[in-house]
Amino acid sequence: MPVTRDAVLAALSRIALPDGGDLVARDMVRALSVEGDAVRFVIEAPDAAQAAALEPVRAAAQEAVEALPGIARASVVLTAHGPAPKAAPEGGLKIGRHPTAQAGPENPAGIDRILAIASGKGGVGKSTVASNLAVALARQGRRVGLLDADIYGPSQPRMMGVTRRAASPDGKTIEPVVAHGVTMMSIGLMMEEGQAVVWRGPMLMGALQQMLTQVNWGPLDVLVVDLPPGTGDVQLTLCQRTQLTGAVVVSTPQDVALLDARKAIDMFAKLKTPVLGLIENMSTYVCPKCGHEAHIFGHGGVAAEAEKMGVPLLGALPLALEVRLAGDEGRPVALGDGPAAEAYAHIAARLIGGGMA
Ligand SMILES: Nc1ncnc2c1ncn2[C@@H]1O[C@H](COP(=O)(O)OP(=O)(O)OP(=O)(O)O)[C@@H](O)[C@H]1O
Repeated sequence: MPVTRDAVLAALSRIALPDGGDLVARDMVRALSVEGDAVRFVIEAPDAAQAAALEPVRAAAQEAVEALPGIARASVVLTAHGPAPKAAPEGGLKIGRHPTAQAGPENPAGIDRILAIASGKGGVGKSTVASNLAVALARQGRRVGLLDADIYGPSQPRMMGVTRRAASPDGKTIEPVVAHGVTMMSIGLMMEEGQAVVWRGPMLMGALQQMLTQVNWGPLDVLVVDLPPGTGDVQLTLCQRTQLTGAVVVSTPQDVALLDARKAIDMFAKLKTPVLGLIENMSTYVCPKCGHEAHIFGHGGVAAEAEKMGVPLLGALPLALEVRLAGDEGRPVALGDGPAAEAYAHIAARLIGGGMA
């Protein structure tokens, strides 16, 4: 009978570590594969010094696995990982871990649609669009979640005016925070203020997975995900692990931003994620004193790009002081009734009308 992963893990859980616990309980086994009579895995120590001291443990692990009936050889490698920052969860849940196996792309239970808000370049207003769109959708009666997946630079707590930390009373699930009618979760709500996230790709992917699956999102019509800028691990994980309804790409009309937006669109095409449309942010600036209209970042670039790509232009949002002030105050401009709020209401209605939100 072929040996199972569980049998290998059971053997490894009997290998005691010098400073207490065992390899499995201390979550140090990575990339375990069982192929016929061969087993491979990595023992990941917290740092290089501890890895060196664990050589006898590695040898014992290899011997224990090779002693299992049906196993001819075990290849066991020791590696070191830099220390992960300590998240500061309330209730003992730690955010940031390696991703766990998943059968295929699936959405967390109760979430009907997932909309990713993406940009090629940083600073074009992606987080501003995500928070305002979430609020505009909620104002139109949708049950909306907002997941801040910009793990290195979470800005949703500030933009949504949330200072309360997320709690995990049972140490297993996280209670999200509700702000302006939107259920929200951000890694910023789990970390101490001023604490930096210094994780490698796998830890990021694990943290994103936790924020999708361990948060009590409740039933949602749509989960809006504020992605980090660019085309990295978080984008890849989200596209591969969930059934995304689609992505909305935000850009300014400036050439350099458009160039990067094109790369983001290309990434989504490669990952077979539909691009639902482009949003031109900081489109025009109307001087509040004289009414003169200026195109600070250029004009029409995003519309032309959308046409070229064959995707809809969902809207053009003005560059306006009230948008920036509202974001800084934690009361997204879409909560009000000025021209920017109207523009967001229009985009939200369009997404709802198209069955996308
Ligand atoms: N239409 C707008 N009018 C005025 N200010 C804006 C507008 N859109 C965004 N801003 C401001 O520009 C700054 C950057 O916006 P935001 O953080 O949303 O960009 P981002 O693309 O998410 O950036 P990052 O990629 O760094 O997270 C913020 O201070 C925000 O308030």
